[in-house]
Amino acid sequence: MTVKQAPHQGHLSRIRVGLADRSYPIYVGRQLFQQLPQLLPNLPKQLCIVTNAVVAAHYLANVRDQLGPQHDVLVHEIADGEHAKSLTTYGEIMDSLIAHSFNRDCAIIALGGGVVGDIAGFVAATYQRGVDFYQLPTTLLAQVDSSVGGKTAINHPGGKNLIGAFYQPQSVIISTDCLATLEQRDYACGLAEVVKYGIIYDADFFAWLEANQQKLNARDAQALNYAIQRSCQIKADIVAQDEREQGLRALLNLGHTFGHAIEAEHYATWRHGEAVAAGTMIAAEYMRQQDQLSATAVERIEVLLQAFALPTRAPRLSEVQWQQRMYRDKKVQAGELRLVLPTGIGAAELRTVTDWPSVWSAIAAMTESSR
Ligand SMILES: NC(=O)c1ccc[n+]([C@@H]2O[C@H](COP(=O)([O-])OP(=O)(O)OC[C@H]3O[C@@H](n4cnc5c(N)ncnc54)[C@H](O)[C@@H]3O)[C@@H](O)[C@H]2O)c1
Ligand SMILES: O=C(O)C(=O)C[C@@H](O)[C@H](O)[C@H](O)COP(=O)(O)O
Ligand SMILES: [Zn+2]
Repeated sequence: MTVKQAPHQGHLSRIRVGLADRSYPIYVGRQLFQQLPQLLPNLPKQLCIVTNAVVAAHYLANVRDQLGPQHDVLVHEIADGEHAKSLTTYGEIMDSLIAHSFNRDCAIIALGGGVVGDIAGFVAATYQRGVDFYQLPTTLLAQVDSSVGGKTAINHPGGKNLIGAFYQPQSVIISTDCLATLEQRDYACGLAEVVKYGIIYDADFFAWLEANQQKLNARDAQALNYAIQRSCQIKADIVAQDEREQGLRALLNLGHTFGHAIEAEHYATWRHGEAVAAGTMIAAEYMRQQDQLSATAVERIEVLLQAFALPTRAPRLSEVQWQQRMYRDKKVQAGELRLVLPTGIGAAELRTVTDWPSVWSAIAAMTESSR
């Protein structure tokens, strides 16, 4: 990681996602939207900013000002919330680009959380077979996870992220001061994905999170900056080794086979990070029941998630609902479930699981009001 000094604005860190001719930088620092002209010097004339009203109210004017009058800027605001990550919204953005005669040398800028980033990225991947794409993530979850790595997607009534593409951005600009306006519940969702990195990849980071939970809950700038940088570095390392999820990258899906089932049944009430937290507990409990993860490790995971005010129990779904949702997961191969399972703190494996009753037993143990 190279660290450069940016005058008057503290440190600017640069993390590289190494993907040959598709490599790109992730910049992390404060007040980075003020530095857009320096960080993004080669933007084309036509720019489409995809955002939503909540984010626009806080950050759009500044971003537009910084881009300057030399660009034709089209702003497309989508509705707020997971339901906006839909084919309908995707079609509306496409209609807008076409109506405004956007050419193949335009660029799409995602200004918002994971919902905005995922749909804007899928638009960029598919408009005129692919146009440049920049990520300006404004939630913690987007800053530590969704803006990095090139998974773009929209949901289908049949399940989460079922339509999408791997499509890398040109760069990611993480302005950490955006987190000051984020609601507590959304902030906690980001911490769920941060905890994930500790569980799957980095025991020392997990221990650091345990030791710094109060600072993180208080949004201490230094602690947050480290948590964001470490998370992005881990994701960049993994993506650089396995961009299209042939193996290692699947570990980033810890808790997601369960979590996506919860979300798809309860979009209105469960957020992604919350569902991932509850799903992570099911994966951990499954391994405990198999005698492949200690009760102490399960407890450490639960205590940390709870310290970040995240749910550790799943809502009640029927066994059929669980099965139908989980068998639509993109990791399913030849009709068989593949789950990311923690083997310790700092290590996880992708395993084919054929014994549904054992999976059901873990789900039952980790469902609300079951203890
Ligand atoms: N592509 C990936 O690799 C990846 C990784 C993880 C999650 N995801 C996806 O990301 C989505 C969840 O992302 P999310 O948690 O950011 O949710 P989100 O995009 O819905 O944002 C959460 C809420 O915060 C608001 N918001 C955004 N920035 C704000 C700010 N700075 N201040 C105040 N409010 C702000 C939004 O308007 C929204 O109401 C899910 O669809 C999930 O599937 C994708
Ligand atoms: O980047 C990845 O790879 C991930 O799996 C990150 C996840 O946190 C994220 O939620 C992702 O969108 C899930 O991907 P999916 O392939 O299960 O839809
Ligand atoms: Zn996720």
